[in-house]
Amino acid sequence: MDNTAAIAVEGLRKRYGDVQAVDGVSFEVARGEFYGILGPNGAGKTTTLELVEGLREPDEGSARLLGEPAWPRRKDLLRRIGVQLQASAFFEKLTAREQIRTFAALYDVPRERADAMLESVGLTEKRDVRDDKLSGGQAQRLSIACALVHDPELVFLDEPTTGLDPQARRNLWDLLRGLNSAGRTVVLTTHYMDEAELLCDRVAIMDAGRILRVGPPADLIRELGVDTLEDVFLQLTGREYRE
Ligand SMILES: Nc1ncnc2c1ncn2[C@@H]1O[C@H](COP(=O)(O)OP(=O)(O)OP(=O)(O)O)[C@@H](O)[C@H]1O
Repeated sequence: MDNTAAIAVEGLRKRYGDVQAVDGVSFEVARGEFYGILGPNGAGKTTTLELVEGLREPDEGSARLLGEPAWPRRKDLLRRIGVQLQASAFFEKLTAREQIRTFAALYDVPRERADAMLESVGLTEKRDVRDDKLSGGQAQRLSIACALVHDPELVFLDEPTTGLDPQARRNLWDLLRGLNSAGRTVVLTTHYMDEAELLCDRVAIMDAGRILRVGPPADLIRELGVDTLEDVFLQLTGREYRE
């Protein structure tokens, strides 16, 4: 049994020009944990995920995934993780089914499994529709299905439910809970505090490139003496607009 953390992040920093997007971030995610990264617009959530996923090189610090360094990227590690890419990262001019079967083929995953993933995100009826003709929510569900098709041990999702209708949102929650119950580690960012409270074992609240607080939602609510995770969020990050 491998007891190393699913994710171990130490002192990550990333600057874009004048903007210190990530400013010394450290955290650990245990295997099998459901972990949320929360924060206002521009807090550095996406950049943190990209550094942890090995899609960007940090200026400082390091991230380890499943015991291996995230950077430089390594093919054998990529097979073990799933990253929800933006719909713009689709192969051009393929139908939904061709799209997911292409991802499946990259990982030697049988077509039947690709078709089953399409079904699990409710896109079987759209299988012959080209990805640029899918609605925003449908394209997003396709991108999530593509990230999960090779049954990765560790899954990263950046705002997976933004723009989804209530049905798709609930169904995605069920899908992610099912994955997590089967032992997969899930890391997501979200702006929906109800979603984070319901799904996440622990959340990290970020602002201005730093993690302000980490803990199970119920513990944070109790520690701050408030009623909901949204209250925790607003108390820690304030109410003024961000970028
Ligand atoms: N490629 C880039 N080039 C320059 N600046 C960037 C780039 N990506 C992000 N930034 C800046 O870095 C900061 C952090 O952005 P990031 O996208 O990580 O935040 P976020 O928490 O994911 O925000 P949101 O909730 O709005 O998605 C912001 O100030 C943003 O403008």
